[in-house]
Amino acid sequence: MAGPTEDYQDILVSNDIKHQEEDTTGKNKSLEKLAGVGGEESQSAAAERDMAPPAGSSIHRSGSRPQLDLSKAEIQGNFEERDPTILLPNQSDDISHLALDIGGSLIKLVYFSRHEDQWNDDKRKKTVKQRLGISNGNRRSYPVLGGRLHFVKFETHKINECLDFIYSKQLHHGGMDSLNWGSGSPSRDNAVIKATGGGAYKFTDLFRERLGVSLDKEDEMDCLVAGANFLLKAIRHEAFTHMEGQKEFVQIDPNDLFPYLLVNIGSGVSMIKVDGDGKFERVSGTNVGGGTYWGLGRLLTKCKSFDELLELSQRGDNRTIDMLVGDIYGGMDYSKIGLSASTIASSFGKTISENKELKDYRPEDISLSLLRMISYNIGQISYLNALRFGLKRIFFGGFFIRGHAYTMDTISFAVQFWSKGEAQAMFLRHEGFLGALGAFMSYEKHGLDDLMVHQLVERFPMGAPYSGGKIHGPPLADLNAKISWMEKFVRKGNEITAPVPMAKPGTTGLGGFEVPSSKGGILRSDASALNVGVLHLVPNLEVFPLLADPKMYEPNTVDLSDHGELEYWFTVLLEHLPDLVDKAVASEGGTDDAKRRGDAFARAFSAHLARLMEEPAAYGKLGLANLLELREECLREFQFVDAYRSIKQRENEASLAVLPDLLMELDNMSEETRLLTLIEGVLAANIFDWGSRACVDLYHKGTIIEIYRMSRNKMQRPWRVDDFDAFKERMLGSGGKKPRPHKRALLFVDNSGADIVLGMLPLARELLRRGTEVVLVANSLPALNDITAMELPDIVAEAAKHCNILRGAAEAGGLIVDAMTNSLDGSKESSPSVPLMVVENGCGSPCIDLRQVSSELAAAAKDADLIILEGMGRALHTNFNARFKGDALKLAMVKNQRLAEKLIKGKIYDCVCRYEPASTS
Ligand SMILES: CC(C)(COP(=O)(O)O)[C@@H](O)C(=O)NCCC(=O)O
Ligand SMILES: [Mn+2]
Repeated sequence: MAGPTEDYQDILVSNDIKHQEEDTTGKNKSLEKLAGVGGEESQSAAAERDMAPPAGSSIHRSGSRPQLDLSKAEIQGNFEERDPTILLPNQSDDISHLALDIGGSLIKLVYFSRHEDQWNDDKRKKTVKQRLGISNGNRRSYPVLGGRLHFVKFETHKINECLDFIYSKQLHHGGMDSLNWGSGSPSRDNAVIKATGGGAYKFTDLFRERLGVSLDKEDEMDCLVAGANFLLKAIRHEAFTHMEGQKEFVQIDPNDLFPYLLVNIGSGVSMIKVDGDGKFERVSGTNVGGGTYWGLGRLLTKCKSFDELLELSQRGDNRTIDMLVGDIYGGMDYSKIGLSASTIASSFGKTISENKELKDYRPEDISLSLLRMISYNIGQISYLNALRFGLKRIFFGGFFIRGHAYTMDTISFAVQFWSKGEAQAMFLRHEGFLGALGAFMSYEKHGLDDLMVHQLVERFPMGAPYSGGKIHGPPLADLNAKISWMEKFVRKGNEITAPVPMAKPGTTGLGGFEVPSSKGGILRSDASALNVGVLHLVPNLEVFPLLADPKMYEPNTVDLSDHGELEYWFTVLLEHLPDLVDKAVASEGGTDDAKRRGDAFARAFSAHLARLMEEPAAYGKLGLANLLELREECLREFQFVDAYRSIKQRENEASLAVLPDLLMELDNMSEETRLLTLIEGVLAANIFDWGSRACVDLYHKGTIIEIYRMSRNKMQRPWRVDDFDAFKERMLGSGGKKPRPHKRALLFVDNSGADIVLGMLPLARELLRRGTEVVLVANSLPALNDITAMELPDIVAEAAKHCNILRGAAEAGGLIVDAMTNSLDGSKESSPSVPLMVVENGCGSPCIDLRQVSSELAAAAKDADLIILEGMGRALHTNFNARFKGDALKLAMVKNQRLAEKLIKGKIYDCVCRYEPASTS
């Protein structure tokens, strides 16, 4: 029950299978190497949350969606147009919006850097857009340009560092109100920056003196609410619950968000009932908050910082300080009223009954008692206020929480205990940035307020895993600075100083928590850093309209919350790294510079893996697709634009050379045999996958055409998942009844070379022959050896030289812009052909998340009734379980032993041909 038969596997891959099988345990030594990368000392190095690419680098910046710069500023096209494209001069990260929340202890910065998609100018793309009827007419009049939201913080007493940072990034010249749209250049005078928090008043003069800017003050409550509303509506994995050490993301329906209680725990605590955008009331608060913990804690323990105090609590035992129910009841529970012996009856209560001085108590125990007392109290008061107004959901924010597991668990426990499970405490990943975000939202006309979830893509911050999200010294301005920083970071050879929440506390049922168990004894020095990535704003992303149930859609098939699974895939990626670096360096000419970048890339990627291994949910919910995407992003971060470029070219050429013979062969077959041969061809050619270790080993043993031939010859039905007969019936009918052909097919193509040329193109040709319009959907940016939308037209044009059907269709679809005048047989084509088109999918990963696809693809999907997903990444790792409104065919060869076992109870090189008629639900 396989694709290629056993003997083929024996010839080519017997060793590989063995190797692969050994891996399925998920154990591997190379994981241990991960721990060695990092450096506490690196904190002192220059770092920033998002190490931006150098100014002036024009294409393929970090991020898998196209985030492209333009160099000249002007309003493009007609000034009367509703949605004009605004191009800025020498566009780089230095033209930004900036907003500040200047609190008593921390300054939070949110800034936005913009990008524009240079492909808007592409001639072919314009033709496709016309054909698909895409216009700008329905868009907002103040367009949101693609860009990124960055989150940065500084300690308030180091305000000069903050000012240096703003200055070095020239953020103070980028305020929306200071932009001169006509010239496209930022005005240098009278710049105004939105700011909230007490410091907006206190530091007005300092900002004017140092940066020449005025601070435009925004109300703190307004900002908190606006920030929270934006996050809850626009960020998919923003809210989470935290119970007994378990973090679980909560999907918030933006249409069912209100009312809720927002509890902001800063120095003091505000409780705000939020009923809508700008509709809120501060219903309560408490003066016992973060300032109380820090103030009392400092007096009682002599700690020098909030984080030090928090770190102390990690090793504390509050039973020496707190009076427990058991202390009063002789070790017994007071079960009649539901109190266990370990419940705190009175915080600090034990200290009254003993003849001890402050010095006789451990600072660790004092800190823990204080933390429990304050967190529990806030949780309880919050619940009582939620009860007062009948609110079920309580969101907690503010810098007191700091992603600290024990604090969140204590608050959650209090809410759950008092509400008897009726109310739920939820936390926000951007907890500390609510105010700054709200101030940012208050800029008029930036158009960000109505951004939707699918238009925001969270990216892994490059700097944060190493710097802990803190800024030290000037920002990393260019690639060189980034690489030097990486080298320095590695030389130190210390542990990664990423913010990692503390270990899971144990509980003792009703009565509350036991002492938190500590992981390694210390809280990471960056506990206050936030686990947030850079938010990439891509306004032209949309939800794929043919998803049967977008709300239930989950792209990832492999669940990495299973630790064994996580470890296995981390190992696979790590082991693939040396080969990938070789390819990447070679793709850039193997120069010393490329080697240096390759080394830095490997360090950065390993560090990210280590970071995620420690806390998989650090950047939101983690699936296998995210990991594979991260690798591509890291490559781009170090300016490896297309690591497999020459391999792709070589394979394309080799495959195009044998295409005419294949087409001739196919044309001599009956319809039924041809359809089967075509599907076999797609499955066989999917063996060209430079992301699979087993396949890469295989390529050392034969030429591409040899491997393709063998793979095709050895195809044997039934495949492990084999719905071919059902697909055939839909295509060809049965009992002499000819079914209506599909109107339009979307073919999500995968790899270059044989995969596209000998697999998917012949299948596309068959559909065209039957009168079905075909849209080839390819990556926007390179990923492994996947074909991109930019590369496809040339390949189609080349193939069209050997085939009238492809040529006519490509001309009709605008793929061959300079149409050939003569057809192959010398006659002029008279009737217009069914079109063959190419659209980019909006991503640069081997997988695809259909919640965020390009607007072109969304438009193309409008009339489509057949979706063909090809390859392991798009059809198995993601979308294997996706249901569609149109007929769906999922085709892939499984080139990984473990996945074959888990997903289809098969083995490596088995094939999947899954056909699912349109979902009616
Ligand atoms: C990266 C891939 C998803 C690409 O597969 P494709 O979509 O090209 O069929 C796949 O090669 C993969 O899962 N590789 C990692 C597993 C391995 O090396 O076995
Ligand atoms: Mn691929």
